[in-house]
Amino acid sequence: MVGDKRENNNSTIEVILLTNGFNHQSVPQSYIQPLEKRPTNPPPSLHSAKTTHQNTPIIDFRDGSNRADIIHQIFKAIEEFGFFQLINHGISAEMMDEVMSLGKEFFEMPFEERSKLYCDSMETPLRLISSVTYETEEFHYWRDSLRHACHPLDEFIHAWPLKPAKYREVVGPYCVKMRALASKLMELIAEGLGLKSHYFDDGDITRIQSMVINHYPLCPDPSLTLGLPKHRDANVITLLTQDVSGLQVLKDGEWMNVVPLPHAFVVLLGLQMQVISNDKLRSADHRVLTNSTTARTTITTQISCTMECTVGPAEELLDEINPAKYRPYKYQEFFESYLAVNLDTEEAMKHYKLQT
Ligand SMILES: O=C(O)CCC(=O)C(=O)O
Ligand SMILES: [Fe+2]
Repeated sequence: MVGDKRENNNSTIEVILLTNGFNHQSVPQSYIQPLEKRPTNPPPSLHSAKTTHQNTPIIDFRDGSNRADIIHQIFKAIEEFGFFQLINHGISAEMMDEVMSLGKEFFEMPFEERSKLYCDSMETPLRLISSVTYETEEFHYWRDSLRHACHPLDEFIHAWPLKPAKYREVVGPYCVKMRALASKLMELIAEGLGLKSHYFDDGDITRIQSMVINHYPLCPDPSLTLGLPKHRDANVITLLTQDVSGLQVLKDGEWMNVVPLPHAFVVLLGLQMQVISNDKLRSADHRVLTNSTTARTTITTQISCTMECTVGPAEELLDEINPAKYRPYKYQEFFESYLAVNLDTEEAMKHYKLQT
């Protein structure tokens, strides 16, 4: 049972959350993935492994690194792996630990406390939801998430949770720092593409900043479920922190485990970055596995376009040899079509790709 009722101004809404105070003894039928989508390769070891560094591209922002060299490393990592892990990025380990603890604490609070925040409308600046597109998807995913707008902070912080008590005090400054870090990354990417450094600072393309706390509770049978389906992020860029394995990226047709590196950010480019770069950069397919021994929490910062923003390949990158690979569109149109196909990226992109 994952649903419960909540009274709200005389109307009753059904609160669908996996973290509903019950331990799941078996996987409900609607969460069992079809055979071809189930995880097949052996599950990753759950915590940081000695082998972490072997295959994962790491970008080190330590002071003194050469700018051109860092840009080269970023582009190489994206070309080969579709993602990288960022270390020495300037966000303190203490701050990251505090935010992660608050995220975990939130999902450990009594169901009655959290269910007040449950909301399935896209319009609200704070939402607690389950799975991905619960109403329309055929199979559900083993994830609850709390998501809220963050920028400008003054506009949104009043809508954030009041509990845990330190939430606003800790997460507010964290979000400000995360925006600066994302901007730094986007400056390097702009320069690497041959665009002006501040290309992504220009208003609508990156105005929206959201924080999403994903929570994947213990799953009685991880071989039947997924925390998230194969997808690419619809946004411009995602920075993710994880303490337990579960994230996988598709590399050369195989699912690769992204084993946690302590206090690193996993950086994934979103589909809007792919479009703006006219496919010079790519957004990687990724998915999430569940596990039966350790509940997993991840904190993501997502930078997105406003719904009104017109997105298309940057004019500066186009010429006769490099024609546009996508038609311009309004982000709202893109986002709605992406949700309508339940994050099936290939299907969603068909509407925007040009025959070249
Ligand atoms: O929690 C994770 O590891 C991945 C989350 C993710 O892919 C997303 O929120 O889009
Ligand atoms: Fe994602």
